[in-house]
Amino acid sequence: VGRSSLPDGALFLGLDSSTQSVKATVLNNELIIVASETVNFDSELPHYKTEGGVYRDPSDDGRIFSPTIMWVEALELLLEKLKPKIDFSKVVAVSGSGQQHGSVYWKKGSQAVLSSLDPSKSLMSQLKDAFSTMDSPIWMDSSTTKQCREIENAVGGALELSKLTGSRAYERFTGPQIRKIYQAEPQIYENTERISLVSSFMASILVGCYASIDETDGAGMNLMDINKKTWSKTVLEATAPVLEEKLGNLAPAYATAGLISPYFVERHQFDKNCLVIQWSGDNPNSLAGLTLNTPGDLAISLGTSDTVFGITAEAKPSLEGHVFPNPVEPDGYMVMLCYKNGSLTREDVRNQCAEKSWDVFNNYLEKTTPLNGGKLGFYYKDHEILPPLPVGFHRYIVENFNDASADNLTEREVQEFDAPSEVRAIIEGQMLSMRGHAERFGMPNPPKRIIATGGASSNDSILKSIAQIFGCPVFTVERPDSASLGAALRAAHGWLCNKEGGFVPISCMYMGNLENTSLGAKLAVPAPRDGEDREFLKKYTLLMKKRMEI
Ligand SMILES: O=C(CO)[C@@H](O)[C@H](O)CF
Repeated sequence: VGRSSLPDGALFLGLDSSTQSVKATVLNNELIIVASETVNFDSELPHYKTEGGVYRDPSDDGRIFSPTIMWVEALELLLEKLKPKIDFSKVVAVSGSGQQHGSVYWKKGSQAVLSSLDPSKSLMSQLKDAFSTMDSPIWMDSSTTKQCREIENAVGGALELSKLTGSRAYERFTGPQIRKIYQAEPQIYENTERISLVSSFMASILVGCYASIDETDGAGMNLMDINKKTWSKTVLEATAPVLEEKLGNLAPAYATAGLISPYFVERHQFDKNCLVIQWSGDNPNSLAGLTLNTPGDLAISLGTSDTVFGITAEAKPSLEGHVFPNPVEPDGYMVMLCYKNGSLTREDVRNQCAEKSWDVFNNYLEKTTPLNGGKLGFYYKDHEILPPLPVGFHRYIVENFNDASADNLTEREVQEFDAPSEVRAIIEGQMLSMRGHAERFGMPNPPKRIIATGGASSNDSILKSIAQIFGCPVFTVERPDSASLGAALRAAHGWLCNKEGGFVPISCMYMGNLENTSLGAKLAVPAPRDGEDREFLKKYTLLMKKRMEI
């Protein structure tokens, strides 16, 4: 099966409903990007008054959520902005990416509303009363520690839960979030007929009925058996009663969720035969968009969250990191680490130390030297996931660098660094954490190559640090938003699987010559050369070992 099997003139639409925006990427049958569009929640939907697309609840420590209806309004605005750029009737398949772990609570009776939407009215006006709570908890929430411990204890401990579901319990995972709602707001739980992830929520709107949760994003809930890819009855019972009927069935990420609903045919002129392919999480879509298919590759996504992920043939869950089914390889798995303090925390340091300017930030990065004279910083604007540490800025000066062993390094906490050192400290601190945790999680060490994506992957100064710290070449792709690109690629893949009547390897679509598509990764920073760069790498290794002890 070659790329020619994607029909001439066909378009594939990928949508990404993320923390700060919704985005669209459109591929043609040659897998070239022909259009893209974005709606930023804060600036284009200011009436919601979100900050970074979210609300932080001052009365409930760590509670972070978003208004569900804002995502609906943003989807409509995105389609209106995209309409002049492409002919929607040529879209043969659409798929999507949703921020992982976030959840939507459909009120009883909403299936009927969803299946009879009036094309003369807006989605927002018809769905504004469809939810049993207007607040969707999202991945940044850290208010469910109590529920995490209860679920872990009920199944025999953190490692047991990880072996069963692919991860120990995490505050942001949907299972603990559901348990908190069941305990704290039982009337909401009782009045909920379907719980969707952000991914399956958006798919449901497009197909006009409740779409399944896909097996990859479903693994981000602490509810799915990672080996059987079915709901784990043990964990469901430990989470909340009658939960399975509220979740519906799971489906593979490459499966067809359904035909696009008549609402979109009549209101937006989609073709009535347009397929909606299962949506999945943002990081799984990025994995697809980066065409990660070599075990030695490592991806680093520098977005609102920072994530490190790769592929593996077998699931080896542990007490850190996550294992998900691979969204484009049914027998494979995806391994991932996630950091909450990503772009918003880098922006914080930029605003405090670099005159709110990326030019000044990058200038400081360029004029300070690798290893930062031993000045090491860890900046937690929000409660960090990895390691699980509270809000705070921690600065150390590490000495005895000339000694060859990490255990001879001594560190002492200091109050503050000068501005240029602060800038280098946050970048080196984030990247050293990623390298240290990646090695501890059994990811490639060193990676054959790193493919960087996400907003900050357009920053060459940051990419240079990544190459120096990981000791390998760094590649980037044509566009930094690999999640919506991956969703468009998965739309094409799902269309092909549907046509062939079963799973078809995604690589069939590009037949190995990625360079002629928008998906090919290009070298941005070569691996450290010998001499000084290698010296830095050795000392970064010492610093990283020290970092992992702190
Ligand atoms: O929590 C995460 C992954 O586990 C984040 O990367 C979210 O998916 C960001 F939307």
